[in-house]
Amino acid sequence: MILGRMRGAGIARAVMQGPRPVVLSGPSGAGKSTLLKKLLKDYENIFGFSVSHTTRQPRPGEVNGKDYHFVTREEMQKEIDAGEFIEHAEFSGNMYGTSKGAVQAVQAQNQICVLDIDIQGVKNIKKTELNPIYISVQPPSIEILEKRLRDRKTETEESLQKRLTAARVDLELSKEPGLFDLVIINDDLEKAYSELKEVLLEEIKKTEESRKS
Ligand SMILES: Nc1ncnc2c1ncn2[C@@H]1O[C@H](COP(=O)(O)OP(=O)(O)OP(=O)(O)O)[C@@H](O)[C@H]1O
Ligand SMILES: Nc1nc2c(ncn2[C@@H]2O[C@H](COP(=O)(O)O)[C@@H](O)[C@H]2O)c(=O)[nH]1
Repeated sequence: MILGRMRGAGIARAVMQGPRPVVLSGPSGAGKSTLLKKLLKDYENIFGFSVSHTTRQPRPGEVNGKDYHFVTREEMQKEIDAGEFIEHAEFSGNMYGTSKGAVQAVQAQNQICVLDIDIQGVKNIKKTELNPIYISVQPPSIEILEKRLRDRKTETEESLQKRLTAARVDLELSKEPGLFDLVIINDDLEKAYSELKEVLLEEIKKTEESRKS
């Protein structure tokens, strides 16, 4: 993994409005998107997804502008240089990043903004004033993670190995005390989802209340 670069704190200040955002991180294949999709379906108007930019190719079924903004490396670098990103990182041979616009679009709807980012993104967001709730979603074991990634059928053998290497680093770095507010071991999906909802309950209630006033 090549270290990502953070944008200045002033940029994050510009996106600090509305309810407290949520960061979902954890190894590729741990189940972040699966949990996130359930959350967005059950609380349609409460949560909004921060649509990241990436230079990787879309997977079958992924929609540009909904799952990701799929861009070229040149396009993304240009926007990074223009100061349009809160954070960005290189992951498994591709660039990923959260634009100011992605977070602002969600916050403008007074929704809780959810970011699905890798651990480099977590470390870089920590240097800003976004102040999200940090959650790490982790697999029960590396063996189960590998099986899930293989069964998902989205990776070549090469990209799968890169993701497993990144996963080992992620699981090590995640042990840093205080890095995450909550670690969810995603063994049983319903149990993991309950834990996720529980930690977000206060923010959900606050957002619902603010809608009434
Ligand atoms: N608790 C679970 N038990 C069994 N399979 C699961 C569980 N949670 C997720 N999966 C499956 O594991 C695979 C990986 O999940 P998912 O795509 O949500 O991971 P991810 O963390 O979002 O990965 P990435 O970071 O690569 O986007 C998917 O095929 C999903 O259906
Ligand atoms: N630092 C960032 N990481 C991101 C962002 N968007 C997604 N990701 C992470 O990348 C990997 C791989 O995702 P995939 O969709 O190719 O499987 C995964 O860990 C995501 O959390 C981002 O904007 N910044």
